[in-house]
Amino acid sequence: MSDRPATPTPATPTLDRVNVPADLKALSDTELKRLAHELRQEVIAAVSETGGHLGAGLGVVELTVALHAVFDTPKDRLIWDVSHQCYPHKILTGRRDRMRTLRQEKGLSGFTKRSESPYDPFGAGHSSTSISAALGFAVARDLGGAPEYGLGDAIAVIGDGSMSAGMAFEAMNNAGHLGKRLIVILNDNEMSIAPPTGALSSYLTRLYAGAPFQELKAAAKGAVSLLPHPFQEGAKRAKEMLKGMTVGGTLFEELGFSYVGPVDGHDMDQLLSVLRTVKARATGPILIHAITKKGKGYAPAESRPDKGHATAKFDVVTGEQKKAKSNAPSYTRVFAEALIQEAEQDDKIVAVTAAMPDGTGLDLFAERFPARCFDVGIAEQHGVTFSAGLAAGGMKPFCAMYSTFLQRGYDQVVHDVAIQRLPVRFAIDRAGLVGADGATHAGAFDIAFMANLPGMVVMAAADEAELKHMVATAVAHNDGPIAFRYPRGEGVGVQMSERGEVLEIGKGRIVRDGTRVALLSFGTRLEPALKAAENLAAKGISCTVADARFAKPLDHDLIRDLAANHEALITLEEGAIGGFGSHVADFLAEEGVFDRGLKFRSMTLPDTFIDHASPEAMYATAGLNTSDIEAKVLSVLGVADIASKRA
Ligand SMILES: Cc1ncc(C[n+]2csc(CCOP(=O)(O)OP(=O)(O)O)c2C)c(N)n1
Ligand SMILES: CC(=O)[C@@H](O)[C@H](O)COP(=O)(O)O
Ligand SMILES: [Mg+2]
Repeated sequence: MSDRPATPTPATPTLDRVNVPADLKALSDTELKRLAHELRQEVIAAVSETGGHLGAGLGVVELTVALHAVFDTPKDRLIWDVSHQCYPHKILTGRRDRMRTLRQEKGLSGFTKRSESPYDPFGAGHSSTSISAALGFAVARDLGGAPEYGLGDAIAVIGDGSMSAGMAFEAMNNAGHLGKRLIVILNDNEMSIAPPTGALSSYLTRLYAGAPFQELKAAAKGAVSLLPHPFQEGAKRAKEMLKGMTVGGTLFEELGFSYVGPVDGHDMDQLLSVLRTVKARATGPILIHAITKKGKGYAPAESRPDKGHATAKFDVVTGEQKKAKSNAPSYTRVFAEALIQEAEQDDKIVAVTAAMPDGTGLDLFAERFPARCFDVGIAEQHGVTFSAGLAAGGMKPFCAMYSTFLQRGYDQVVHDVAIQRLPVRFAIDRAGLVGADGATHAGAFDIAFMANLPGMVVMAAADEAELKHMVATAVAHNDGPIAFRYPRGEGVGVQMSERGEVLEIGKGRIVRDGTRVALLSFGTRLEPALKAAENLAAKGISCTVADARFAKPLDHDLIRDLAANHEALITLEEGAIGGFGSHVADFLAEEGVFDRGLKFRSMTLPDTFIDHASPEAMYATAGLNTSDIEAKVLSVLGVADIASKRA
């Protein structure tokens, strides 16, 4: 589109004239600039009401407008890496009116989601998948896949943090070899969630900080004549600009990509010109290196890009976040403080995070022990094997990862840690349902995938005091790998001991004595189990409540005892089917207890992916609340709930 003059004083905001990306085709370049300005304000206003990922989206406002203005989505497949930066994209793709439902039950997802919109060709939440997916689209297109893929382009937008992951390089290696037309936009804001670490980050900085690369002369050569008339002005500008850019010998070119950049990712003229030229001329894989600023255009997010990465609801004027008052320390903080306390006594303790220093609390550990804390970048696979190496080398590594991200390092857990019986300590944060981030981030599977490994010790903390004990236990356990899981958010507010106690491996504890039903909880469901037992006592049903502490090894004596002395046994866990309850069921079956008539039930997460909602709503969907436990007890006993029937 030519840069024809915009309507002098727009009667309506430009954003109001855009419902879907096709509407951008009617706008002049000047109007697109105005649109970007309004879009930024709209993102800020919406996120101030919902909370969510703010900084990344603000950094790609111009890029989003330019991409949708130049390309033809949804025919062209635009794939956002992680997709936490997709809010401006959602606004431009028919979802503006639902932005205030973002990350809430039945509302818009905070990420791209195929089921939500045809403009989201690929869902995400975890990082570094976009180039692989885009390459898949490109190959499907060229092989005549489904007709809707037609002749469209495949465009991946990936951040500098996400580019550090092995998977991004696996994809580039494959793409460079296949040579298909594929567009990768490297959105380089020199930030991950925390400031990025690693040699790649330094390399990218050198690329635009005047390192002596060959000047690009060829990229725009001939492009003008190839373009249709209305595009020629823009292409001429691109040619002029491209003259000053660097090219030749970049890592990307060595991998078979054409490299275009660096481009100022907030300069609409540059972006439009480059994208138009690339659209017209690209033949093989091409990487456009766009330099942006995280939080761009909103001072509170720009000045603290780490804090502005994700935010609670906030006051737009002051930037102040509206957080609920906390009643107890977060599990993350308890873990970090307990580990620091242990590390003060034991200089072999080291800690590893994969780009989540704040999220795992290891920022606190790093402040205290900078030389003993390693942020390996978004590289969970490496993080796990690096920890295995540290353990083999005589250190006591704590590999702190969110449950959901540890999934990516699973082969390394099996092959490098478990088979070699190396004493890596896995601190598994965000285990269980996580609320607004939804299914991509739920820590649903770690009990199952850790407890099935021979020699792995698996613990779950029922409260923050237990977590402190489990940190101490993990320090003391040097015979093989050990894992402990704990949830997102605050503890339950229990009294904490001054120091963590070393727990006996494979031993649980009775928390409440009863006679008729045994509730055997692994981890966070202990509190609702105790409440359920209290309520059931009022109905004349006496329950024992036990905290298993260990899913592996199981406390056989405890389980035998509970089975022998109760009419029914119910296991509870915040994890998918195949975890703790399955191990208990297996054991009981082998013991022949079912043949003797024990009534057994296992309460787990259901066999579905649970969408984003408040944690309470997610527990209700999962059927793991106090009332669900009560109902399960009544049903297993075949007792009608007179009270709820009356209601
Ligand atoms: C596999 C995986 N590990 C960790 C994360 C957590 N995470 C989400 S966004 C992010 C930073 C991404 O940085 P970058 O790609 O540069 O995007 P930016 O936020 O700077 O726009 C991280 C570490 C994740 N989503 N996926
Ligand atoms: C997009 C992403 O993966 C992270 O930003 C994640 O949302 C952080 O989750 P927490 O808020 O639980 O740290
Ligand atoms: Mg970044």
